[in-house]
Amino acid sequence: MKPESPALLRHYIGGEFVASAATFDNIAPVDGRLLSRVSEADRATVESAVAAARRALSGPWGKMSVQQRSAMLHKIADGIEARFDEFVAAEVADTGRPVHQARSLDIARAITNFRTFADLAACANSDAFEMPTADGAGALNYTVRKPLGVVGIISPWNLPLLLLTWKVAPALACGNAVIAKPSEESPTSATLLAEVICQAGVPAGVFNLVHGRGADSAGQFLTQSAGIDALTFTGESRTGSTIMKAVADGVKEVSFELGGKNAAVVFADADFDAAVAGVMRSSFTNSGQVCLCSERVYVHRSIYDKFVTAIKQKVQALRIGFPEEADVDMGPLISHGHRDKVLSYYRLAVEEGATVVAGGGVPVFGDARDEGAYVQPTVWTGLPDNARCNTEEIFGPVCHIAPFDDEEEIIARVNDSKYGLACALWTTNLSRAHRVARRIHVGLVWVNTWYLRDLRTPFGGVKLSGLGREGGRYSLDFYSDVANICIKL
Ligand SMILES: NC(=O)c1ccc[n+]([C@@H]2O[C@H](COP(=O)([O-])OP(=O)(O)OC[C@H]3O[C@@H](n4cnc5c(N)ncnc54)[C@H](O)[C@@H]3O)[C@@H](O)[C@H]2O)c1
Ligand SMILES: O=C/C=C/C=C(\O)C(=O)O
Repeated sequence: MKPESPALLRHYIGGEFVASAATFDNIAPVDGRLLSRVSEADRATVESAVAAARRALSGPWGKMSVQQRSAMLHKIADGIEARFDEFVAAEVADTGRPVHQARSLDIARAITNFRTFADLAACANSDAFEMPTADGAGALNYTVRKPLGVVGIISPWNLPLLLLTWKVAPALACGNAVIAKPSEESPTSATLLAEVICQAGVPAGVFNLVHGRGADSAGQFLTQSAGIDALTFTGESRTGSTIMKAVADGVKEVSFELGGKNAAVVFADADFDAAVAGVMRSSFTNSGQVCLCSERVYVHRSIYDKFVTAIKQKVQALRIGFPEEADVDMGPLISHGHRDKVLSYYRLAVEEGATVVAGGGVPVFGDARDEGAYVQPTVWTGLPDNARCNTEEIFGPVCHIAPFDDEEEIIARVNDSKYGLACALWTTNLSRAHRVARRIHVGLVWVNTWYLRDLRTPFGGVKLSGLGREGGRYSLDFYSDVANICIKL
């Protein structure tokens, strides 16, 4: 029996699913098997998607009210709900994450993203300012929101559908037409999304999907297209820098969600058990492949030894398994290539003088997972703050735990980073919580929790962690051109 040939994932352009002659393999990180072949867009294919988006703006989509667009977004959310299990299976196949995470986080948030921005856009108000004039008649100013136009969206592999829809939903809610380029590591859920959008009756060309890699491939071609009006990107800081150069000549609007080297700080007055559980979540969720993860953990000296012992026990008890296992805590990394990067830091840490408290290598299962991209969850101590493992983003299931003595010291140490995305503080002292939180130079601070998300709040980082904010009205502001109209009365 000839083995079934792997599926071919296609682009979605101008309302049609189209293939490219060039393809790349989509490999399962759980066991290294070939999942599908994926069409790789060349420059002409990307430009055809940009042209389709431009045409869509002068079609029925451009004439729709925000209420009609809002209804379309709810239909998309309905479509994802109707195919929920397919989306879960797609995300799990591409990334190896636990099924329970894909269900409770990734796919659930994609639905919420569409519904949130459907409602926010429909309820968005505009500004009005009455002003006096010399003749006494006065003047009225009011603002109107207009779509930016054609928006390029480039998204990463770590939370594939969550992060793709975090951009697509507000962009469509604001009346734009988009070209989305998902990561080459996670093409499947984006392809399903295109099917749902097509079935929801969104006019052809409003949403376009092109597959490919970054440099010298679809990602780069999209950033270099003269036909886009704005570019929103989530990924590594150095990629963001490259993209900024690519769009600079055209002075395109950009929104960047980039890398991080986030800290968790546990004060002596923290709820100890809550802090241990919280750091386990913030350092090991999604195998540490979340931009918000705490790779730097600082614990007050008075509870340091007790805390390290507690984390060591929890890390050694983490269940690394197949995605379908109900009680699995951790899956593989996204790819063998990324695993090589993380393992290079595992080796570097030892060279830099770290004590390996837990993990530090590759688990041996004696089954198909040995062909996957698994690593051991790892804990280090003993490194100086300026060690490369304490300054560079590793993006794996690893953290370094260091002691500190006082507030001023720890605020300075946490802020001494080229990144500035997120920080988690653990303290039961309310004054300390407010006092320290506002002095940490990041975009997002959580106190006695981590990754608790209200989608109306601003999300983004400072320094190398990003440019701009998305979330709530911040997304509406980025994905719209706001014009002021002044009427002489
Ligand atoms: N701040 C945030 O909200 C946030 C969220 C998720 C991930 N991230 C960051 O993303 C990184 C992990 O994701 P990744 O490995 O996919 O990042 P990446 O930068 O390698 O790739 C991200 C996307 O950019 C594309 N790309 C790569 N090079 C490009 C180029 N030269 N021109 C155009 N497109 C290009 C890729 O194909 C992919 O679709 C980590 O650094 C993580 O911190 C940040
Ligand atoms: O890996 C980074 C996670 C980003 C999460 C969000 O952008 C979000 O929750 O909206």
